[in-house]
Amino acid sequence: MPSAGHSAAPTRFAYLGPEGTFAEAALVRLVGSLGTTPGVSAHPEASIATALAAVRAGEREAALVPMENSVEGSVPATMDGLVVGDPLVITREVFLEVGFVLAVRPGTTAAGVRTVASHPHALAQCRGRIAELLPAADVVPTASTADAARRVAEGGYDAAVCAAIAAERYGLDALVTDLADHPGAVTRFVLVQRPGPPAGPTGADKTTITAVITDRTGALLDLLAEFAVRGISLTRIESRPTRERLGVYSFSIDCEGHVADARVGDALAALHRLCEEVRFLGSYPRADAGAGKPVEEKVGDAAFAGAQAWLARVREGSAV
Ligand SMILES: O=C(O)C(=O)Cc1ccccc1
Repeated sequence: MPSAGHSAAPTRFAYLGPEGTFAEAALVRLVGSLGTTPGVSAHPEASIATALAAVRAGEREAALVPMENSVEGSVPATMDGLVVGDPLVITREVFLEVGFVLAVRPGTTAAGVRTVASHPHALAQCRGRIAELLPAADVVPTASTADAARRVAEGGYDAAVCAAIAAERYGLDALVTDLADHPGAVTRFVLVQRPGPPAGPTGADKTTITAVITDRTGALLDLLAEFAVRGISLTRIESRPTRERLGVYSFSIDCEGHVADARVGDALAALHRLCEEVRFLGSYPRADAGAGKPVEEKVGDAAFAGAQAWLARVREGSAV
């Protein structure tokens, strides 16, 4: 029997743990949107790297990990974790508003806080407020916000920057609420799975790739032109170091559309010709405000099919 591939909703999820992370909240939202699936289980992992490894090893079907934030940008552990190692593909995206509290053991006052711990993205989003409230405190990165809360509860650090729900989960008090420097930040999480037959297009999809281009004049312009001439909008583009040498970059790109759409398939094939290396990282339903934007008629599948049919007639001599 052919595999249902990514059309079937996964049931065994890994997420960046421990309990109380934003990743867990995003997973709850995702599972809710997939419908009540019997037998769903969620497994906290110590880091983004171990969550991805659990999927690569086949221990879990899917992992939900943070990809980027509206204030702080991309999450390097996820970006790099998707590019290095056995292939993985994104099958869903989830957006979650994130708000932070400063969580302490009951009875601790601001004067008693010498160390503040959290995930680097959470610390970065609260940098100004932490400096203002706790100018002398040491700031310590941890694997996740809830990991910091757990360590505070265990006595390892004095304060954690985490979700209100994590403070509650680990028996901590919120010394300060609304800690973020820029309220209203949104984090985008992605669900990753091992490659398989992709779910079909929904009409409002995104595709993620990475492309390595050589150091030559106009190389990036050539890459971008392949999207532009086919009417494909990019929703994210950033460069990541390849770790090879300065001057060779990997571009991480999200574009509108699905690999099964003619214009997107064509553009990816063109990039394969043009770039040193292209890695397909998945086509999946988009969950942001851009969903529902109509595709221009001249770059729709029917226009591509019509053009191919015309070319076939030219080649067989029945049309010019
Ligand atoms: O550590 C967490 O709770 C995460 O899910 C990662 C994260 C950290 C900071 C903002 C958004 C997500």
